Amino acid sequence: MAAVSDREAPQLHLGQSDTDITHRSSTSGNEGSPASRRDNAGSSSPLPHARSTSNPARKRTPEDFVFGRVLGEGSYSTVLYAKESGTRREFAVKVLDKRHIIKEKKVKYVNIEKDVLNRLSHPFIIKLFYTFQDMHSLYFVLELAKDGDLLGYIRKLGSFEVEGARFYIAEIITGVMYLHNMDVIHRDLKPENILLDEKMHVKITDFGTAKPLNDTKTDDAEQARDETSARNSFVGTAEYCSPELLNDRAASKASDIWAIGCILYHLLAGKPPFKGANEYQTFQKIIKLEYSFPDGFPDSARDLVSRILVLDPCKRPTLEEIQKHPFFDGFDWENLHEKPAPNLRPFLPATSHHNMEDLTSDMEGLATGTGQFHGDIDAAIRDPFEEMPVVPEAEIAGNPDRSKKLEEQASSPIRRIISHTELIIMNGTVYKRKGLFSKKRGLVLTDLPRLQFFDEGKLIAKSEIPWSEKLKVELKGTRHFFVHTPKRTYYLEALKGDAQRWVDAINTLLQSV
Ligand SMILES: Nc1ncnc2c1ncn2[C@@H]1O[C@H](COP(=O)(O)OP(=O)(O)OP(=O)(O)O)[C@@H](O)[C@H]1O
Repeated sequence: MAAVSDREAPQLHLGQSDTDITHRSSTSGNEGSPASRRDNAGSSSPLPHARSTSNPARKRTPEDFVFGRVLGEGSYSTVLYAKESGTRREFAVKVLDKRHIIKEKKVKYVNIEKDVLNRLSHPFIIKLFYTFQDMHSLYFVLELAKDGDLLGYIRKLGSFEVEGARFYIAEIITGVMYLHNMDVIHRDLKPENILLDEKMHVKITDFGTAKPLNDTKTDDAEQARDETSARNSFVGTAEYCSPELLNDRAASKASDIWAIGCILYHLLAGKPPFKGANEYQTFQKIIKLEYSFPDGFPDSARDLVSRILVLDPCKRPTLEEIQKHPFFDGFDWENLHEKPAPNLRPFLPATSHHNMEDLTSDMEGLATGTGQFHGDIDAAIRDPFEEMPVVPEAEIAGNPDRSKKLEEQASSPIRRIISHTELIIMNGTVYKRKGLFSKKRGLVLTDLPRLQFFDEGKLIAKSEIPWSEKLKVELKGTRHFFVHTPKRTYYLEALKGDAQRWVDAINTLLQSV
């Protein structure tokens, strides 16, 4: 990677500091841009480096770092793992393509991100160490958050047990309290922007849409334009956006508090409180305050969330009031960053004990996702494909007469969603649980191998459990089994009580492929 000095970067006007940029013109080519470097970084092959130093004051260049894998992609950036050559210190380097930023009119937000981060220093806020640029890119050298983001853990576990949810929301509150004391509103708090370091402590990131409250440079008209454009160019997720931002285009500290309420709900329930089929529907739900709590949502958390999620921002509790809420009774707020993070466990009130009666009724209560079970249980558990031949497990690993079996299965209604070349090993009806919500689905296992969910009523294919040699299956009693994949655990309840058969069939396939 050829670095050039600031003087050689023709398309951007540079201010005092190295990424203080204002739009002048954009005529550069694409060689050397983050996009063209992605392959190199993605394959973990180190980029050449020339210099090494441990002098913190000296201005860095890309040559001071050995770049590794891609850690993540944002709308305007690629974030790469990097090691500083001399010190061997590890960083996350956010590489922004200048042309793209100018074209998308995001120069101002890049400067805000840099200016805000430069002002902040707190254990729960990501640190910005250096910024520099070359011909095509801007580089933000950030503290490395090794353990991914909160969304990844919610996806993996479904939801967090109360202890874990309390700990993480407390760290977020502590970080946001610091931000607000520094007169900064984040404006885009969401689980993706809550990174985790190697000790599983919070690092709040993504300050591109942050608002410094004492920003005298921004007049009212400019602010209105900003907020209109923030609204119109909404990228990413809309679910944590506050009603005042949607109605009045005005964000305040209370808007961050709204987002904290949404994150607490999400951590415990497994889904954000406001989620429509599309962005418009999500916004409608937010401005109508249309949300409900699933069964099993802990009482004190329910009380706290419902105090936070109120339409009038003035009526929301302050962060100090939230700290004193009974949800945090007995919680020690001192030196959180020095305390060990709790082991994360999924919040499965119905499966955390092995009393089958309790388990069954709880799970049935969750079947509709509203906490109410409607209709006739017998009808619900009748397997519509019961008569379909199932390949005995003994034959899976051996060499069954596939074409004969395929012929026998040819008339099965499931053939509408499963290719005629795949042998159906087993199928049945399951409750598929995500956090405190649960959906009834058909599940079919084929010898591809494949585990496919389908809607039994409409006979349409739904999602699939990604199969790999890393897949693991765990039996939890007669009705329950968990399928673990690297990114998610699927909590399943077999309505026919044949969890053992599912586990055996999946294990047999795992061993045979
Ligand atoms: N300091 C870091 N340590 C580890 N990974 C990081 C770090 N910063 C960012 N990432 C990864 O890179 C991804 C993109 O980063 P970031 O959200 O800052 O980019 P962005 O362009 O601001 O994104 P957005 O589209 O959300 O505005 C993150 O989701 C995360 O996975």
